[in-house]
Formats: sequence, structure tokens, C-alpha cells
Amino acid sequence: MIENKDYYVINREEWNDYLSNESPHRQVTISEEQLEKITSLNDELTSQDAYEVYKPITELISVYLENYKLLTDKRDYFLGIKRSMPPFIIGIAGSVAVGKSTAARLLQIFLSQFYPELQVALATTDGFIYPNKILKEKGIMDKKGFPDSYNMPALIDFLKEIKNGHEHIPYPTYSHKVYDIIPDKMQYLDKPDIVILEGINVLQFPSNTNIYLSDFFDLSIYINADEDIIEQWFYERFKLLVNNARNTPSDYYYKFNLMSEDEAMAYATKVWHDINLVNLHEYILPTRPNANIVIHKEAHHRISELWLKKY
Ligand SMILES: Nc1ncnc2c1ncn2[C@@H]1O[C@H](COP(=O)(O)OP(=O)(O)O)[C@@H](O)[C@H]1O
Ligand SMILES: CC(C)(COP(=O)(O)O)[C@@H](O)C(=O)NCCC(=O)O
Repeated sequence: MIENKDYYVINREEWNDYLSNESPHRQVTISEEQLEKITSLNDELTSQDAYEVYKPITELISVYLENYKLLTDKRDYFLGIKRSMPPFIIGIAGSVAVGKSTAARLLQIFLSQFYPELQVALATTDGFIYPNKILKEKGIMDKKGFPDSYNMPALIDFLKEIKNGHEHIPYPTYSHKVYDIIPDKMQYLDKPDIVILEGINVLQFPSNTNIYLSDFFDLSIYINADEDIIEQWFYERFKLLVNNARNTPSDYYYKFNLMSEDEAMAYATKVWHDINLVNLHEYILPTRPNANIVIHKEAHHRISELWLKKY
């Protein structure tokens, strides 16, 4: 392990040694079928990767969770309150196309197995992006994903409802295929014990409020990679989305099948450079120091290092 003023930096080879023997009754496993579902757009993730990296991360999360339970219990006892534990919220941040959703789905599987008695739910902040109609009215259609494109007050209310233990909490649905919010298609969180919330903005300080989203997180993770590599993942995902849409004219990505490959890729390159890369530089990367854990990936999504914040 290397350390600097901010982090303990642990490389991939060492990381597996941190698996403790303290919870032998809490075994986690992942089937090939589950892996396939998780990486529906890509088949590079192996079960070895999943085990070697995400299993010890699951154990580390359990350290935070046990501490959270204890603190909540003690504080409630002090106040004379009796209630069930408010959900433990994990935030997962990082660039567009860095692999947040994939990491979030893996953690959901592992945490559900580690804690079979707890409900582990997954949500994404994409649902709080304003519908395209509103983005157009605001003149920020080319700034989708930037702080002003999110309905932050609604996202904060959603987090408050979670922490207040509300049942059946609705939140809107964003679809990459439609490239928009799907009207009236709400998703619901039903009494989760652990919520994994992923999104590019989860560690930001919303401009029109005086609250950090990270105040709601009991643990935060930033998925990191060099920007040239993320750019390639963005193009790979773009090509896969275009290919998957080839027989579905209603799909946003269908139209790129009617162009030459060069033309389609020129479009994707422009979107990356004019929108997602600017967003990464100006608004996403600056939030990395707010994360408790940084997962650093290299080419082929290989996790090479974990940075654990010291404070
Ligand atoms: N660990 C991984 N192994 C292989 N492919 C991955 C992995 N994580 C993400 N991907 C692929 O990279 C692309 C971007 O991942 P995704 O989870 O959609 O990113 P995000 O949610 O950050 O936008 C997708 O094509 C996805 O299948
Ligand atoms: C909706 C998003 C902001 C969400 O990011 P993601 O789920 O990919 O992390 C992003 O996919 C997006 O649409 N960005 C705008 C430019 C583009 O990629 O088309």
C-alpha cells in the first residue's frame, strides 16, 4: 500500500488480501447469467474481476454499514426514539460512460447476498434530468448532464423521503433509447434498507440550494479512469446502442444506422468533446475529492487501484 496525504492507494494485487475471515457466514457469489445481465452492453467483465475487486469492497462497505447501524441505534436511544434504521445510502459518481451503472448493479448483487435480510435498491439520478422539452425551453439541450439540467430540488426531496423512511417513493425514469424522460413512467423505492444511487452529479453542490447531495450519503464511491480511455468506452457504448437500435425506428439511436459510420462517429465525437468531456472537466472531476473510495480503472475496465480516503 502506498499512502499520500489524502489516500491509502491499494493496488489490485494487494486488494484481495484485505478479504477478512470475520464473516464466513456471509458468502457472496455471482453466476455467469447474472454477469451477463449486468454487462448487457458489453461482455468484458469476468467473474474473476467481480470477485477480486467487488467482494472486498462489499466487506469494506459492511464496515461502514455496521458503524452506521451502531451510531443510529445509540443516537435513537439517547433521544428515546424507536424506529427502524433509516436507509443507508451509497452514492456512485464518475464521468458519463465510465461504468457507474455496471458497478452499481454488481454492488447490488453482492450486498444483497452479504445481507440477505436487507433490501438493496438501485436508483439513478438520470431520472431527475429535466425532460428534453424543458431543456429546450431553457436553451440548454446541449448541456444535458450539466448541473442546471437536473431538477435538484426534486432530487433532494427524493433523498429526504428515503432518509425519512417513507414507503413507495416515486422517481422519474430516463431512457437512453428515447434520449428523454419517459412521461408518467415512475419507478418506486419500496422500503429499502440500502439504496445505491448512481449518477454523474451525486457529489456536486447544487447551485440553487444550500445543501450538498453528499450530505445524504453514508458512503460515496467515485469511478475514475483516464479521459482518453473513457472516451473510447463512450464510443463503444454509442456503437452498441446504435447497433441495438437497428430494427427499431422509434429508438433515438436508430437514425445513426442510416448514416455512414464515419458520419455517425463524427457526431459521437462532437457530443463527447462538446458536452460530456466539458462536463467531466468542469463539474464531475472536481467532485472526486469528496468521495470516500475511488475505484481506478484502466483499459478494458480493468480495476488497477483503489484509493481509500484517509479522512
Ligand atoms: N466492469 C466493466 N467491464 C466491462 N464493461 C463495462 C464495465 N463497466 C462498464 N462497462 C461498459 O462500459 C460502458 C459504459 O458503462 P455504463 O455502466 O453504461 O456507464 P455509466 O453508467 O457510467 O454511464 C457500457 O458499454 C458498459 O457495458
Ligand atoms: C443522460 C446522461 C447525462 C447520463 O449519463 P450516464 O448515465 O451515461 O452516466 C448522458 O448519458 C447524456 O445523455 N449526456 C448528454 C450527451 C450525450 O451523451 O448524448
